Amino acid sequence: MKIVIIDYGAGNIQSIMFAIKRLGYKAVLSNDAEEIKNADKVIFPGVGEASSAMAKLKATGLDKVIPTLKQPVLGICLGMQLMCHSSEEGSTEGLGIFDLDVVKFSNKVKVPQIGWNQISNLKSELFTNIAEKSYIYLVHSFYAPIGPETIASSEYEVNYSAALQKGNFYGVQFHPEKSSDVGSEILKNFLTLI
Ligand SMILES: NC(=O)CC[C@H](N)C(=O)O
Repeated sequence: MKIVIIDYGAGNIQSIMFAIKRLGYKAVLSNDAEEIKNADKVIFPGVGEASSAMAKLKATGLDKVIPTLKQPVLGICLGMQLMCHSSEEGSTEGLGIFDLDVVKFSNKVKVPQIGWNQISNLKSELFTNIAEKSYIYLVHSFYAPIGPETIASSEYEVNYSAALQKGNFYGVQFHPEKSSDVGSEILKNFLTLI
């Protein structure tokens, strides 16, 4: 199975590579459109500030490629946010895969949310064998609200989308590569999707 992690200069690549290796799979890093199109599974990572990450993605031209992919694609953290319609962080447009606008938590809560929280209302094969209220690890100040594409929610000041799905496109706000056994199981569920 060919697993490609998109390399656009804004991703927490190593920890994801290591988490995939721990599951017995090998992933390659690439920013080559043809290699990404021909992959069996694609992971779209992301850490940092949304507008600069989007600029880096546009510099590779992959902003035009990702929305056309037909195989399972998993956006992680900022990767999921960039798959949305827009983000308030740097007032950037997103890829428009998920029809949601990413917004900032208010100053009523400490941001970024850094640490463990629980996920609920789990839908989708991405959460096979994952119990309601399982703990996952997050680092974020912005979030995607609840919408029709929400397949898991979490609570931090507001109830927000911890995961999204639209067809072959999946996104998780949390870091499965940093979420211990639950995160490994979710990554394994993604990697074994048909
Ligand atoms: N860990 C991150 O890169 C966070 C993504 C985004 N900048 C946010 O604060 O929500």
